[in-house]
Amino acid sequence: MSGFGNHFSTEAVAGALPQGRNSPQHVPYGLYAEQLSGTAFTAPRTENRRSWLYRLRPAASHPPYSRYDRPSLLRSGPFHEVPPTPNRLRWDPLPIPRTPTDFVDGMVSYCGAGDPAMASGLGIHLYAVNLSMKRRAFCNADGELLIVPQEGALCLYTELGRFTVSPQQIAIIPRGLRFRVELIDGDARGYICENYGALFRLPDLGPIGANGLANARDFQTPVAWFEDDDAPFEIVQKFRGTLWKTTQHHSPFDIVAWHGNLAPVRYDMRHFNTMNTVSYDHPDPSIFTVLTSPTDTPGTANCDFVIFPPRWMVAEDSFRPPWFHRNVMSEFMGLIHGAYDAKEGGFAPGGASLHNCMSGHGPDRPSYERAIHADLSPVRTDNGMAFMFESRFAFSPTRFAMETPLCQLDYDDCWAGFQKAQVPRQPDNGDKQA
Ligand SMILES: O=C(O)Cc1cc(O)ccc1O
Ligand SMILES: [Fe+2]
Repeated sequence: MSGFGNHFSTEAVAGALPQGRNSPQHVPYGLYAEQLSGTAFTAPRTENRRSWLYRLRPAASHPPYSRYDRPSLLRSGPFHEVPPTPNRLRWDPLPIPRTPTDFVDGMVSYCGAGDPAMASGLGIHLYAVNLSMKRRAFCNADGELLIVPQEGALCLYTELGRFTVSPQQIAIIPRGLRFRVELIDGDARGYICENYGALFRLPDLGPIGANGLANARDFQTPVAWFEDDDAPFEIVQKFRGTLWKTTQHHSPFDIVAWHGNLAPVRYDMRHFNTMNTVSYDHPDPSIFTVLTSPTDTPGTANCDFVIFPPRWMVAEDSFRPPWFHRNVMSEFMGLIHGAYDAKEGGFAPGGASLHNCMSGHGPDRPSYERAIHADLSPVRTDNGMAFMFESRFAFSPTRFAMETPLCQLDYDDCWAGFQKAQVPRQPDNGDKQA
C-alpha cells in the first residue's frame, strides 16, 4: 500500500475488518480488537498516529517478562558508559559474527543521546547477522526503529504484515510493534537509528513546493498477514534500555485485519528526488533530508535522516564536495556502497563516522586537492550512497565504540599536512613568521 502516514485498511480474510466502528460488541470471527498508539491519544490530529488491530488473541496474553540473559552489545540512553569525547571518530566495517547470531543478538550500539524515559534523543546501532530469527520476535518499547540495510536483504515479518528490505532501501518499524527478521540471501549488515523522540515524518518542503525530496507515494506499507500457529514463541522486548524475554504459547503474528495510520514502511532511496544548486556553492545538506524527527524547537531536529545519492554536480566556480565546517548539530555517517565525495580513503561501506557538536571536519586532503583542481564541467557523481543521522543532541559513544579495534586511531591524520595559505605580509598583523 502506497503513501506515508496514510489511513490504511487491510484484511487477510474477507470480512474480518469491522465496518463503521473500531470496537464493535462482536468483532467478526470472534477476533480481538486492540488499539496500538504511537502518539498520545490527545496529540493534534496532524500528529496523531494509531492503528486498530483485529487478532486471534489479545497481545496481553503472555506470561511475565524476565531479564534477557544472552550477552548483548545493545545500549540505551542515558549513555554514560565512557566519557563523551570531542574527537572525530571513524570505524572500519563491523564484521559478520563467527558464531550463529540473529538480529536481536547482532545489534551493536555505537553511540546515542538522550533518554528513552524522557522520549527524547536516539540510539545508533549497527547490526551484523548470520542467522534468521526462528520462533522469536523482537519488540522495542523505547522507540521506533529506522533500519538501513548495507549488505544482505532482510525479510521483516511484523504484526501488520511482511516485506523485504534490501540495501538502498530503508524500513521503519513503529515503537512496540513485534517483528522478526529473516535473512534472504545470507549474511546481513546495516545501521539502525532508534528514535526515542517524535515520530519520523517527511520534512516540510517550504519554497521547494508541493513535490520533491522523498515523495509520499514512494513509501510502502504491507497488507495484513497472519499465521495461525499455537506453538511456543519467544518475545524479546527492549524496555527502558534493558532486554526482557517471555515465552507465550502462540505466534504474535496473528493479526487478521487492521486499519489506521501507524504501520511499518519501506522506502527505496533510489526514488529520492534530489535537489541541488544549478548556479554556485555547495548547499547545506538539509536539502537531502528524507525524514525528520522534530523537537519542540522549530527546525532543530531530534534526528534528520539525510542521504547523499547519485546526482549531477553542476556548480560553477565552486568547491563542490562538502566544505570544512563545525556544526552545532552532531553528525553520524554511514556508507551503503561506493565512496563518499569528501573522503578518498578510510570511509568504507559498512563503516561509520562520528563528527560531534563543533568538531571540525570536512574533506580529507586528497579530496580537497582533487576538488580545487577539478575541471568544473557538469559531472554525475554516481559512485555510492552515503547517509547521515544528524541530531541537535551531542552523541556519547559506547564503550564498544571506543574500545573496538575497528575504531581508527589515525583518523585525524586525514586532515594533517594541509599547506598553509600565503597572504601578503602585513606590517601590523602580529606576524610571527620567521
Ligand atoms: O560532514 C559531512 O560530510 C556531511 C555533510 C555533507 C555536506 O554536503 C555538507 C555538510 C555536511 O556536514
Ligand atoms: Fe559534516
